[in-house]
Amino acid sequence: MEIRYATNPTDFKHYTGERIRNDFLIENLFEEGTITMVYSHYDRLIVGGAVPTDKPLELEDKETLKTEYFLERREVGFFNISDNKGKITVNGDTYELGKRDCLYVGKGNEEVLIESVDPSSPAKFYVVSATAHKTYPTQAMKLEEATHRHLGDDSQSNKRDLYQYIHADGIQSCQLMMGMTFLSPNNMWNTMPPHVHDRRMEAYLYFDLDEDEKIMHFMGSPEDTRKIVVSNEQAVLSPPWSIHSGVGTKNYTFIWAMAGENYTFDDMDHVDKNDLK
Ligand SMILES: O=C[C@H](O)[C@@H](O)CC(=O)C(=O)O
Ligand SMILES: [Zn+2]
Repeated sequence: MEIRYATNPTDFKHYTGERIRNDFLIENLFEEGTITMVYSHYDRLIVGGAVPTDKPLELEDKETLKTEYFLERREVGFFNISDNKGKITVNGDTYELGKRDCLYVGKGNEEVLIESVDPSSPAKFYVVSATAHKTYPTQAMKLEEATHRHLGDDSQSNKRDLYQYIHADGIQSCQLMMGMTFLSPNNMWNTMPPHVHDRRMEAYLYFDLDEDEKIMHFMGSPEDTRKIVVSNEQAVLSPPWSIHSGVGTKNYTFIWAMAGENYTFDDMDHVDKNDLK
């Protein structure tokens, strides 16, 4: 799989727009009939997309990981972002996943097979994996079962519903935290005012966006920010020292995933908007 190395905030200041896109934007995650994965050296998070068609796709990459099987020293979260149903079979146990359903699979499961219920209308799975030191039970969760938080308001164009799936009070994991945030209609800003969490990295997958619509994703140190123009179903890697906030030309949905130290969603350092540059 593709490897993405890490950088630091001092060097980042000199990056061109092209370098920023190459290092932090993941453009082609969802290709029919394949599983595409990117290995980030930020907390060794793997970000991927799987679109199974005529045959099941196996979660594996022995060449990169140099282990007997993918989850030997890892855990993984899947979200189906398509209207089409999919299924994931973990060591013989099958879980059916509709749109916005999540499946967590713990360390030590040798075989993970990803399929579409109807191969002519394939499911689309977003895949995020972090390193793991112990086994937590494999568990599926639907949107209605996730922890719901209302955030923002119309006056700041950032009204949104955040759902936590894999976190301290939800599906248990070693370090992976995952959930989904929906922008309300006519609201375009996510995570503004922004924050950083130097103890954890984060990745955002933006989706539910029409083809010609774009997200301006802001990253960098709070006092020296940059932007990346992001299209539908593209992901952005966010270093621990970086803000991660976006504004869309329309409302959208995104999946956030974090890994690192401190298994506490609210361990964030909030940034005052007056300090942004
Ligand atoms: O550290 C937490 C993450 O940045 C996201 O959960 C933020 C988010 O989804 C939002 O504000 O809408
Ligand atoms: Zn964050």
